[in-house]
Amino acid sequence: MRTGFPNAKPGMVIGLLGGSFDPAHEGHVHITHEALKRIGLDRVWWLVSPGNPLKARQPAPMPARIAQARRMLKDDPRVVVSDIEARLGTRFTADTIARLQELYPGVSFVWLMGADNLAQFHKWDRWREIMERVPVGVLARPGSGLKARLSVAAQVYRGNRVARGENLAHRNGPAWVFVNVPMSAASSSEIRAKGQWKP
Ligand SMILES: Nc1ncnc2c1ncn2[C@@H]1O[C@H](COP(=O)(O)OP(=O)(O)OP(=O)(O)O)[C@@H](O)[C@H]1O
Ligand SMILES: O=C(O)c1ccc[n+]([C@@H]2O[C@H](COP(=O)([O-])O)[C@@H](O)[C@H]2O)c1
Repeated sequence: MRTGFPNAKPGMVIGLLGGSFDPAHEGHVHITHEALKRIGLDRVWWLVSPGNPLKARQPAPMPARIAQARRMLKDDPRVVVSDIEARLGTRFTADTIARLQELYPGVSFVWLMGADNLAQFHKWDRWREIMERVPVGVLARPGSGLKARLSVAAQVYRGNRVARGENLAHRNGPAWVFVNVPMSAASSSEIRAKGQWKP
């Protein structure tokens, strides 16, 4: 694992898990392993965000969050921790994906997120553009299943939902899957609230 611009060969399918990772926890590791398996990804890149555009609170400094993310992953060669958004100068996911598609021709990207994020996905900048650019894998999260299924994005794209993860990566046009995995209740806000994260 290293930071910066990761290597990828044409033909690879790479899952992008964007997040604050403030701090990374076993829920992130769990959904990453499930996405690798169920969506048939070659790699997952953790995009450690300079800051979620919808969150007022500033996260801990990037180096501390990256170091903690690496510790959580225990040198899994399939997962790369990257500060790519800071390097690209992008903050909005639509811009990050557009730049990655330019930089990595022939590589297929899949956007990954927990079900809590699908519930508010329609508030993201150019969210329909994201749906048009890449398939989206939504991973179950405790307490968010119903909200995700009833969300604006799920309604608008109800005809584009595929039943199984392995059918997702090479679809033409918008496609998304709800991956109904065993769930982890871990959350960064709970870890912070308990004072267990001292960056
Ligand atoms: N336990 C979990 N189960 C499923 N998805 C998760 C889980 N934890 C985080 N995610 C997903 O991982 C991505 C990055 O999450 P993030 O770094 O914001 O962690 P978080 O625990 O959601 O943080 P916070 O509690 O501060 O909102 C998001 O798409 C989020 O939905
Ligand atoms: O592009 C946007 O408008 C947008 C709005 C909210 C969240 N995101 C991205 O979603 C990812 C998850 O954010 P977070 O804070 O829940 O970890 C992270 O990569 C954010 O940059 C992106």
